[in-house]
Amino acid sequence: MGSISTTASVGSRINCLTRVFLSSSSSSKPKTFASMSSSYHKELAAAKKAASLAARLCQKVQKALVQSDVQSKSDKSPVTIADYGSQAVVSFVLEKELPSESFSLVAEEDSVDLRKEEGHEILQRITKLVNDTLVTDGTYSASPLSAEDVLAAIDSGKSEGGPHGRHWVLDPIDGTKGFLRGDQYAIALALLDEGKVVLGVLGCPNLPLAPIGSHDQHSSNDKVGCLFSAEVGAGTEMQSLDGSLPVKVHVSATENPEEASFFESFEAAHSLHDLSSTIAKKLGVKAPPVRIDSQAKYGALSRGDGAIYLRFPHKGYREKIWDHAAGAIVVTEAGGVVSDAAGNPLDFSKGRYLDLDTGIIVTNQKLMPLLLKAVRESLDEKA
Ligand SMILES: Nc1ncnc2c1ncn2[C@@H]1O[C@H](COP(=O)(O)OS(=O)(=O)O)[C@@H](OP(=O)(O)O)[C@H]1O
Ligand SMILES: [Mg+2]
Ligand SMILES: [Mg+2]
Ligand SMILES: [Mg+2]
Repeated sequence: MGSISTTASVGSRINCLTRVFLSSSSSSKPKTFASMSSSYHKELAAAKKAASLAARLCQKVQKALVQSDVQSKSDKSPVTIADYGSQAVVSFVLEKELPSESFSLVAEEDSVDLRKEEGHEILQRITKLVNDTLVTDGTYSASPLSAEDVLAAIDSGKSEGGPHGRHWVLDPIDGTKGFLRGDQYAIALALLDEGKVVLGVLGCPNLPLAPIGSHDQHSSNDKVGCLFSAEVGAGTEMQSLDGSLPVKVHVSATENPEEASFFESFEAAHSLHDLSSTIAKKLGVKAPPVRIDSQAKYGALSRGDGAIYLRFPHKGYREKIWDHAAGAIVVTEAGGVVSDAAGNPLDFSKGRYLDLDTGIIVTNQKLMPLLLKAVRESLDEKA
C-alpha cells in the first residue's frame, strides 16, 4: 500500500467542500468560524495564522530540497531546515499575536546543533527562510530577525508542559520522513489549558481537499493543502491552506466495520502493521490499510475519509504530546473518540510524554466498543 498521492482537481475540491458543507447543514446547528462565540477565539486565530505561515515555509523547502538541508539528530531521526524554520515561525507569530499572554511552548526541536560551529551555515539559511516567510504576511516586516532571534524563537519550545496553566504544543513538521519523501506531513499546533487540549490546528500542505482513502477517488490534478482547526465545544472545521471559507467536518458515521477503512503509519518502524492487520481482520474490515505519514491521518479521519486509525509503536517507544495533541482534538471535536488501547482517554497533562497503555486507537463512538474488543483479543493472542 503506497502513501496518498498529493494533488487534487478544483472540481473534486468543490465536491469535497460541498460534501462537508452538506453534512454540516444537515445537522441541527450549522456553524461557521465567524459565527462561533468562544473563549479561545483569539488563540485559535493566532494558531491558524502561525500554522499557515509555517506551512508556506515548508512548502517552499519541500519544492527545492537538497541533501544539505537535512541533518540527523542524536536519536538518528531526521531534521531539516524546514523543521527548525517552522518552529521559529510558529513561536514568533504566537508571541506577536498574543503579546499579553505569558508564553509557554512545548515543541519538538531545539537549537543545540545549530549553535555548533558546523551549524553556522544552516542557521544562516534558516534565518533567511524565516524572514522570507514572515515578510509574505505583510504585518511583520518592520525589521528582519537576526540569527540569534531565530535561535531564541526555536528555544522558546523548551517548556515541560504539565497540568497547570496554558502551554502551546508544537510539532513543527510531523512526519519528517514523509516530508523528505515528498509525501504527507503536518504542522501540528495545540493549546493545553489546565492539562486539557482546548484547541488544535493541523496544517497539511500535501493533503488533497478531496477525500482520500479510496485510490480511485482522486486524480493527478487533485488540489492539495488543508487546514483543520478545532476548539473545545465548538467542533472542527476545514479550509484550504490558500484561504477558502472554513466548513464543518464530521467523522464517518458508519456502524459497520466491513465498510470501514483504516489508517496507520506509513513507516513500519513507527507502528506494528501485523497487529493492525490482525485487529482489522477480527473486525471484518474489508479494505486494505491506508498508510499515511503524520497527523494528516487525524485530519483525514475528522472529515470521514476513513473510520479507524490504529497506532501500536514497538515496545519501549514513548509517545510525545506534540505527535497527538492537535490531531486528538481535531478528531474528538468532529465527533470521534481517541483513546489508548485499553479505552482510556489520552492524558496530555504529564509533561512532554504521553504515558500510554500499549497504543492509540481512534474511531467513531458507534464502532469504539467493537474496536476495543478486537484490540483486546488481538493483544491477548499476541501475548
Ligand atoms: N519508533 C517509533 N515509534 C513510533 N513513533 C515514532 C518512532 N520514531 C519516531 N516516531 C514518531 O512518529 C512520528 C511520525 O508519525 P507517524 O508514525 O504517524 O508517521 S509515519 O506514517 O510513520 O511517517 C514522528 O514525528 P516527527 O519526528 O515529527 O516526524 C515521531 O515522533
Ligand atoms: Mg511528530
Ligand atoms: Mg516533527
Ligand atoms: Mg522528528
